[in-house]
Amino acid sequence: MQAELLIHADWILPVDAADSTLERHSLCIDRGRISALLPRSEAEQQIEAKRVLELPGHALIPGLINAHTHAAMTLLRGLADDLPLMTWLHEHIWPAEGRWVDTEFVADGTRLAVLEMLRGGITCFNDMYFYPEVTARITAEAGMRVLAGMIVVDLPTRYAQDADEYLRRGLELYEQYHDHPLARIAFAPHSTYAVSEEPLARIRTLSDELEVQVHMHLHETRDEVMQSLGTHGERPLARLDRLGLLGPQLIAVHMTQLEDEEIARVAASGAHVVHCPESNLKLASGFCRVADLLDAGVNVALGTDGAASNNDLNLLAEMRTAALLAKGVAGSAAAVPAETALRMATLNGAKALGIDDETGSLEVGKAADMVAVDLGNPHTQPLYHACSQMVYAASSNQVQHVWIAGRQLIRDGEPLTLEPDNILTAAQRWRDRIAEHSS
Ligand SMILES: CSC[C@H]1O[C@@H](n2cnc3c(O)ncnc32)[C@H](O)[C@@H]1O
Ligand SMILES: [Zn+2]
Repeated sequence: MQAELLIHADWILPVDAADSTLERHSLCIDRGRISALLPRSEAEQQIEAKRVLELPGHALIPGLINAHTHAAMTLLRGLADDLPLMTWLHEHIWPAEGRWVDTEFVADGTRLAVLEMLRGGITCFNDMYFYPEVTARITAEAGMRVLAGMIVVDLPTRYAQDADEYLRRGLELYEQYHDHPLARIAFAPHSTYAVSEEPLARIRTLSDELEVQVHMHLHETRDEVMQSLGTHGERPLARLDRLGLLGPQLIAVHMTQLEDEEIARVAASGAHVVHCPESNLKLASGFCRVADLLDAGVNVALGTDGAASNNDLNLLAEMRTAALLAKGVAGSAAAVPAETALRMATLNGAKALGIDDETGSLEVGKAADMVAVDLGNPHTQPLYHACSQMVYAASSNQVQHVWIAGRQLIRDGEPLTLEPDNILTAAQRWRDRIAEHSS
């Protein structure tokens, strides 16, 4: 059999149904797809490859999927810390966004985010921010996958005046990208407290017609739920259900406030949950009942949230936090074992984004979205179980190589499609402007 690239790795973690680690196996890439996955001894006999890559001491994993972020917010990293969500948003972040966010801000912030994410082994992200057309373009130009969410909020912003305009821009973006190999479009109404029922009902109709996902913050804090009960007499989840939005197209982010009946309702609906443990901890928003959701059959993916509330976009670290926090919340060391954490950061993310036919696991026929992590560092030695090492001990600077659709974007830890010096200079310029204005 012929292949463009044949990779020999010490460990391959396919994250498929078998949930097993393959030792001393090889993976072939042909025309951007995984064309074979077999023991090294067989690969050496059967495969005629144009290029061979030896990765001793490395593990090959599927590309990580950051299922919730606001990429351009990298430029607001560290602007306001140690605050609860509503103070952080109302007194710091929203005023800064009102003052600074334009197409140039989103382009520069997204480039910085893409650089950080690629270097950390993230191959795809689900974004919610102003100017998603810029996010989609910058990300696709770098060769990375994105589900760019067309935001909707009730208030007029520099980006759009009203729901009609947000939705019109969303439809234009959908037309532009719906056959694109890397970028896709979703609707991203911010939350039930920032978007009223009439636009939410229209989003439900459009998402059904176009078969696109709906990406929303939901039940992030206790205050959000109490405010909804006070104003509408209903919890946010119940409102969404009444509007027909609780279904397999919904990507519900945070979900720290869930009663048993709500977990059953989410499971029955097929909606996806994105857990953002580090942002929830930093903003003291609450704890998502991840183990209970998983036990109920809910697809739970992992997200970093934006760099202004995390404060990094590091999904390897997020896996570790998710696995540790779940044990504390469930009172059980068996909650969210390493294999589950890795699945949440890969295959479950792909399911949530509706792209699991294409990516999320290392299976023959899927796109070659994958990451080689060098486990030879002192802090990942000695090694008994590759998956456990990946989740509990590896850090993002051990990411050596990253491929998306078979194209190599990171080689020996360095980006091949981005210019870090220019990106960092632009970030520094924004920092100077923003800091000068705030002082
Ligand atoms: C309208 S674009 C997205 C909007 O969301 C804001 N944001 C960032 N992080 C969070 C969060 O954890 N909860 C709620 N809203 C958040 C961001 O600043 C943008 O304005
Ligand atoms: Zn968010």
